[in-house]
Amino acid sequence: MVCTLQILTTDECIKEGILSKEKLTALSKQIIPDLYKKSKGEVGRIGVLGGSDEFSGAPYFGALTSLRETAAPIIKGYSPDLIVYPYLSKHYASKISRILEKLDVVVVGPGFGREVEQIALIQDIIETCKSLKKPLVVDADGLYALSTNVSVLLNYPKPGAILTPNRREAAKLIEAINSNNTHWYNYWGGNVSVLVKGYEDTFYTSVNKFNWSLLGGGSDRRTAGQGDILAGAMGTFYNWALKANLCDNENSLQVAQSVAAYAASKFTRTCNAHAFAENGRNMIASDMLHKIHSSFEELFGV
Ligand SMILES: NC(=O)C1=CN([C@@H]2O[C@H](COP(=O)(O)OP(=O)(O)OC[C@H]3O[C@@H](n4cnc5c(N)ncnc54)[C@H](OP(=O)(O)O)[C@@H]3O)[C@@H](O)[C@H]2O)[C@@H](O)CC1
Ligand SMILES: Nc1ncnc2c1ncn2[C@@H]1O[C@H](COP(=O)(O)OP(=O)(O)OP(=O)(O)O)[C@@H](O)[C@H]1O
Repeated sequence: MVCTLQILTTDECIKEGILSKEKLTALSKQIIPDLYKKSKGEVGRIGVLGGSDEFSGAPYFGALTSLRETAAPIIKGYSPDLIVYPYLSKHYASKISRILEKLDVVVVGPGFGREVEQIALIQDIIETCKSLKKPLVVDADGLYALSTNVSVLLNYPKPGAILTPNRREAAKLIEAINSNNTHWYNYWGGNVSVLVKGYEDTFYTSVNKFNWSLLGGGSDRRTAGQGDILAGAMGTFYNWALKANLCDNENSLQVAQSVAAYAASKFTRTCNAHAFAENGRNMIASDMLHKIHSSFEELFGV
């Protein structure tokens, strides 16, 4: 099916409350690219940088690509469809850099680890993404590394970054930036947005009228790994939202981030609801992966 993009006018974008839930739902559908006559890689190359001996599941849930020396064969063993680079060490800095250059969006953190060397490597990766102007999603151990050196993300350039902390990670970040300000999420500049996950998902951007909160649609079952699924989905929707050129004014980046985060949040919750309906308390994150198709169809119709 071919999607026609509706380009919002500047007036529409700056209108108060333009991103109502209805508008966000409509825009989420608009960013989905059609698959017609595409070659592999044309709808996006998302790299998930993470994985360690302990946490090999996280990058698997997160997405397609992982970079980690010893965990790589294990992660590869989960699925032959994954492209897994075993280079997650400072020793391979130039290889990592070359891979980053090729990606449309970088997701850093799931299962990466919190040892001193791993934290330093995450910070290097963020610096490299900054200089390459890569759209960036920071999750899990990426957020931990960020909380040990919050300045590394300061003034991140367009096309920006999205942080995806759970409640505890958000509290740690707020403590680290030592902020009593309710607008703590503006600390890193206008191109960095934050999705705080939990019973209620809340999205914060520098353009406050594009903020939103989302309740419901999931289940009460909280299974380890569903945050990783959200991070991978965020990478994909972020790429699509940026490419869709939803509006062409000074707020276009924040609109794209808001729509991408909304799509990722709705999508993760819908996968959760479908998996819970089938598995109840026995549900695990892998069950959610089996519900990607039905959830995608329900939300985006393609
Ligand atoms: N299958 C796999 O491979 C999976 C692997 N996973 C991987 O596991 C790793 C850990 O990720 P998680 O999401 O488990 O971190 P979570 O415990 O939320 O801590 C976040 C922050 O909150 C803090 N903190 C913790 N407890 C607290 C408390 N009671 N009260 C206050 N603070 C508290 C805690 O700080 P700390 O106490 O450790 O200093 C931490 O900074 C990560 O690599 C992830 O990707 C997962 O993705 C799941 C599936
Ligand atoms: N109590 C809840 N009820 C419904 N949905 C929830 C609840 N808590 C989290 N979610 C949903 O689960 C997804 C992941 O959020 P979560 O807080 O579990 O992340 P996380 O702790 O980083 O996950 P992970 O275990 O993968 O590290 C989000 O889409 C969020 O909306």
